[in-house]
Amino acid sequence: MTLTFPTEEQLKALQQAVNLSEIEALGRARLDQNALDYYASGANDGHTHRANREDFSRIRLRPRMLMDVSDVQTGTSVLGLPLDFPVGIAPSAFHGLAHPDAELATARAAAGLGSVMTLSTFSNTPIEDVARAAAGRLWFQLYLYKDREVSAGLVRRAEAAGARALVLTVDTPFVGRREANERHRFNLPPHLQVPNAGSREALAGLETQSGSQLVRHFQGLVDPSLSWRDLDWLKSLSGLPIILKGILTAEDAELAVQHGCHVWVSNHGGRQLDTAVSTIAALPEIADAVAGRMEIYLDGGVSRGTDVLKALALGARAVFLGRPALWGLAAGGEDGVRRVLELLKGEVRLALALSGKQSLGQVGRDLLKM
Ligand SMILES: Cc1cc2nc3c(=O)[nH]c(=O)nc-3n(C[C@H](O)[C@H](O)[C@H](O)COP(=O)(O)O)c2cc1C
Ligand SMILES: CCCCC(=O)C(=O)O
Repeated sequence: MTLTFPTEEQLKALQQAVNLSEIEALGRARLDQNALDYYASGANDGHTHRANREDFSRIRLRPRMLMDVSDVQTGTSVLGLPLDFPVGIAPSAFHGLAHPDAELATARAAAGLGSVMTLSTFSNTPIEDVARAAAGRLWFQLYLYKDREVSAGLVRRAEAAGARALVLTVDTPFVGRREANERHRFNLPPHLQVPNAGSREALAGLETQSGSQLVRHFQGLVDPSLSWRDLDWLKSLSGLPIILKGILTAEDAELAVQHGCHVWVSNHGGRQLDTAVSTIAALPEIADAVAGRMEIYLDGGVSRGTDVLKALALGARAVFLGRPALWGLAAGGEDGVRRVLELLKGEVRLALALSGKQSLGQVGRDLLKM
C-alpha cells in the first residue's frame, strides 16, 4: 500500500486547527527528536526566544469604533511585489526534515496565498526548482562563504532563477549555541542534500569541537569576517535589492540605509545571542532611524494577527514567519503551510476590522497604548 502524504486524517486535523499553536502541536507530533530539537531550539536559556512572543502580548491596542469596516483590505507590497496580506516566510534551513516535498511545498503554499518565500542558502532543494514553485514570489537568503566565488555563484543563480531580493543574514558570524542540538548531536539524515551549500563530503569532512554537524558545517564554510566593507562587493554582483537580516539597533539601521540596504529586524528567532532584545522592542528605535528611507521587515514570535498589526504600527512593512511555517510543513506539507497562512490572514483581517481600520495604511502608532 502506498501512503498518501498528508493523509486524510492529517488534512482533517489541519482544517480543524483554529490557530497557529494548534498547528504547532500537530507539527511537533510528526517530528523525530533530531528535527524537533533543531526547529524548536533557541540559544542557551531561550530568554530571547520567549521574549519575542511575550513582548508582543504585552503591547495593548487602542481600537476605534464606528468606522464602517464592512470592507477591509489586507493587501500591501514589498519592494514592489504585491502581497495579499503583510506576511511572508522567513528563511529556514532544511525543510526536508519536516516533509519530503521540502521547500517546494513551502514555496507553493506561499505563492498560492499571495505571500513571499525567502529561501535559505541551506535548503534541501536547488534554488531553480524552488523558484519555479514560488512563481516569482521568492527572495533568496545568503550566508557569505569564505570562498567568495561560491557566494557569487549563488547570487547569480538566484537572480537568474527570478529571485526578487537578496537577504543577507548578518547575525550569524558563528552559530549560536542551541544546547539541545549539542546534547543530541544534531545530524542531517543521509538522504537529504544541501545543493546550494557544497557537497555532503564537504559537510562530513569538517571537524571542530562541536557535537552538532550543523555547527561543523557552518563554521567550515561561512565567513565570520563579514563586515560593512563587503556590501559594495555584494551589490556589484547583481541588480537585486539587498536586505540586511538581523538588525537590532538604530545604529546598524542607519548604517544599513547609508549602504543602500533595506532592514530586516530579527534576532534569528532567539537562536543566536541569548538575552538580545526582542524584535518588537527593537523596532521603534529602528523605525525612527530609518525614517521611511528604506523598507523595514520583522520576524520573531509572530503567531497572531494582532502581532502583525503591532509590528506594522511600529514601522514594519511586513512580517515573516520562521517556525510557524515549519510546524505547518511538518503537520501536512503544502496544505499545512497553506493553513498557517490562511489562519493568519483571517486573523489580520479581523484584527484590522475590530481596530476600526479599513486598510493597513491606517495602522499607525496611535493604535498602540505604549
Ligand atoms: C529551524 C530554523 C532554521 C533557520 N535557518 C535559517 C537560515 O538558514 N537562514 C537565516 O537567515 N535564518 C534562519 N533561521 C531564522 C529565521 O529566518 C527567523 O529569523 C526566525 O525563525 C524567526 O522567528 P520565529 O521562528 O519565531 O518566527 C532559522 C530559524 C529556524 C527556527
Ligand atoms: C547553521 C546555520 C544555518 C541555519 C540557521 O540559520 C539556523 O539554524 O538558525
